[in-house]
Amino acid sequence: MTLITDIRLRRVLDSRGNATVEADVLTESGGFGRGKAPSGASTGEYEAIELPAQEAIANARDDALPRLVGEVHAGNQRDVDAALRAADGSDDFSEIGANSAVAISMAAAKAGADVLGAPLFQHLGGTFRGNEYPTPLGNIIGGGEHAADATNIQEFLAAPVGAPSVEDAVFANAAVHQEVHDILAERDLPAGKGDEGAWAPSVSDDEAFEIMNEAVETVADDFGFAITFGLDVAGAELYDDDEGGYVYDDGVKSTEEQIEYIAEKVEEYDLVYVEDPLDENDYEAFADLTDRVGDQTLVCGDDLFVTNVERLEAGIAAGAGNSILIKPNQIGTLTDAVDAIELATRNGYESVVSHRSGETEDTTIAHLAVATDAPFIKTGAVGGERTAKLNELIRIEDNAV
Ligand SMILES: C=C(OP(=O)(O)O)C(=O)O
Ligand SMILES: [Mg+2]
Repeated sequence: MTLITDIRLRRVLDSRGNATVEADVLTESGGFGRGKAPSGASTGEYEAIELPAQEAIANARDDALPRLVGEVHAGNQRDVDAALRAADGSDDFSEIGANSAVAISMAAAKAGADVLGAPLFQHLGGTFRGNEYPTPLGNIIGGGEHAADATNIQEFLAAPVGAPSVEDAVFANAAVHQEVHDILAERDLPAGKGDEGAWAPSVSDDEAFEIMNEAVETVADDFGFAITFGLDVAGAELYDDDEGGYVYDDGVKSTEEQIEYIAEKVEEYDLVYVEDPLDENDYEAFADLTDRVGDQTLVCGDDLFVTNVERLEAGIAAGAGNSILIKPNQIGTLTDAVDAIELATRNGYESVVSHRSGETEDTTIAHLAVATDAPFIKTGAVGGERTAKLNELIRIEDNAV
């Protein structure tokens, strides 16, 4: 029933106005699925390769489609993704592009779900999944590679950990975003928005901590449940070997100073989440920080692990982090992403499913987070390409997908 009968690939826009790959998968019994690849800006050194959209499309048409159309069933995700890997032949999807691979992988999953008449999260996670919902981490203030002349730390993320429902959590994050707007206006601080819709004021990181803290406290009082916050430091973007450490506007921190700085911030602000606090090549420093604060907060590897089971295995052996960020396009297929999640779970690491800074209206990650019982999803707070996922979570919770 789910035999793939046609795949169509086209170039469409992402949220930055760049070209990305959209895939349509059709099946024998009329099933249909559409997937779109997102795109990173602060990409990890070890990510799968994104090719220019036209090149990825041309290569996938030549190499991948003959192995899929009339050959593989969309309902069998492992077969679809194995065919994509075989068609590519490299370790990092540098032949057909991780952007073509992930778009086809997600489109096939949706076509499989369509034929089965099941919501995507149920097709991916099985019938016993879907009663636990992730807490959305909302990007509220940001800089780094996502906005010029703003904070050094890439993302300050609201975490409505006490919300009684996904719906309440989503609205709480939007309220924190609005509250920060008001605080910035009171302080006469003009601010545009970064790539993910976070405010990008020209303030020091210390001032951003203060503003976030004030905003989450105000909104927590209004909403009547606990809201804290977390960070994506994007440490690999700050680290410069030639400078001997992490380069901030107010000076360079050695690795030891960076560990101390992050540990102090975890204590001071009760941070629940710290992503990429250190460089992507420094398992040892991740392990030191995890030793210090790992019982208080999630120490999450994004550029460190790049959704890759081999890098996660190395991290587990080193005691680096206690959490992994899951970005399907970082590795190329849903199978690879789920393998990373399963390895993480077996080893007591939490999985946090994530968007990219360049996004589309695609909602697959909302379903993936529910399908895998992820405790958190990172998918922004405002902006159409972000609310596409947040609103889908509300629908999933309301049994309306
Ligand atoms: C979402 C992120 O940014 P990008 O997509 O630019 O890697 C991130 O670093 O977690
Ligand atoms: Mg990150």
